[in-house]
Amino acid sequence: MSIKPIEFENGVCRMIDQRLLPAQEVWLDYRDYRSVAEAIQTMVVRGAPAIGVAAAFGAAFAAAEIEAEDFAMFESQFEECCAVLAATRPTAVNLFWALDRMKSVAKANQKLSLPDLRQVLLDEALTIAEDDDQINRTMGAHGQVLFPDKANILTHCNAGALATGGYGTALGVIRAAVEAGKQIEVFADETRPFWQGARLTAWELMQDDIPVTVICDNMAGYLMQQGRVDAVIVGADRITANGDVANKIGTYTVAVLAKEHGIPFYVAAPMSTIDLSLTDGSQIPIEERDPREVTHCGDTQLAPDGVKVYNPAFDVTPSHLVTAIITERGVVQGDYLNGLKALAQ
Ligand SMILES: CSC[C@H]1O[C@H](OP(=O)(O)O)[C@H](O)[C@@H]1O
Repeated sequence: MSIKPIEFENGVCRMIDQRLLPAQEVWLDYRDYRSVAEAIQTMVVRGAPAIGVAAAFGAAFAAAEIEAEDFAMFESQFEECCAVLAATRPTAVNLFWALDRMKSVAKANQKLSLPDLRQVLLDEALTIAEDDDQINRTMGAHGQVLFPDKANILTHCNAGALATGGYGTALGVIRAAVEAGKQIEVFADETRPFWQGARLTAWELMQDDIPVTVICDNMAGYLMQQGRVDAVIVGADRITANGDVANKIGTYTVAVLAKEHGIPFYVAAPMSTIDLSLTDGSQIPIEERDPREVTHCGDTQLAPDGVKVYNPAFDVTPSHLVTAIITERGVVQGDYLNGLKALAQ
């Protein structure tokens, strides 16, 4: 079934509050770009593709608020609003891809009346959301052939329907394998400090009756050492031209462990996550988040007041640790520089 975390109806964008899952399913209504920006920054909505979809609706709301006598005046204000959305989180390139696409569509339709321009931009946001679901299903079909029947798959964070327009990237490949009749069992890293694995991946997979076992992040190596992991699959927030992969913190650790144990390490991501403007992962901005995410779990204090905290939300896995990159345009292995460039043609 795979949930759609973002819906749009009658001028209102509804997003499930992913901070409250799995305990509560609460949907929040959004009608303006600033509140959408806050939802992205506070991780009501999260996951690279989902962030792009949310930002697109945010930009459409911005267009609806702007009053301008000509396109130059509209464009100037529209760029300011998009800059507010762009400032929310720095790592997932899908955010910037979506905003650039909305700005390009505005420029391409600058001759339209303001009401018609607003409608075109809303239609573009709806297209971005609808396309994402199909992109994930196509990606799933490409990737599932890599999984043998009766495979135990480890995943990190949540790269599922909740992180996308629906269906998921890494979890989309898992869903596609199950839909192809394969018996797949999933081990989900809890993924501290935001717990996307324990809270979101486990919830999603149980909704679909896909067997899932939650493990602490520090258990992944022991599981591999026991021979209980056949493959690893994760999502991505930004992939550079050489195939380096920025993803949730802890992904690099899992990739090194997989290499040590001769386990394939797959990355599933749409073309909108691939940033050919960056030559390698050292250039990817890594978000650092509130120390409270580390020192507290809800109201429970886990570290002394005043302790120093380092809370990078992502890390970068070098391409030599990546067995294959799965996209909606096909699977790339080995020569990522030429392979990704060819897919992007
Ligand atoms: C297909 S989601 C990609 C990516 O986004 C997540 O980060 P966050 O939960 O902080 O938005 C995680 O890195 C996923 O793998």
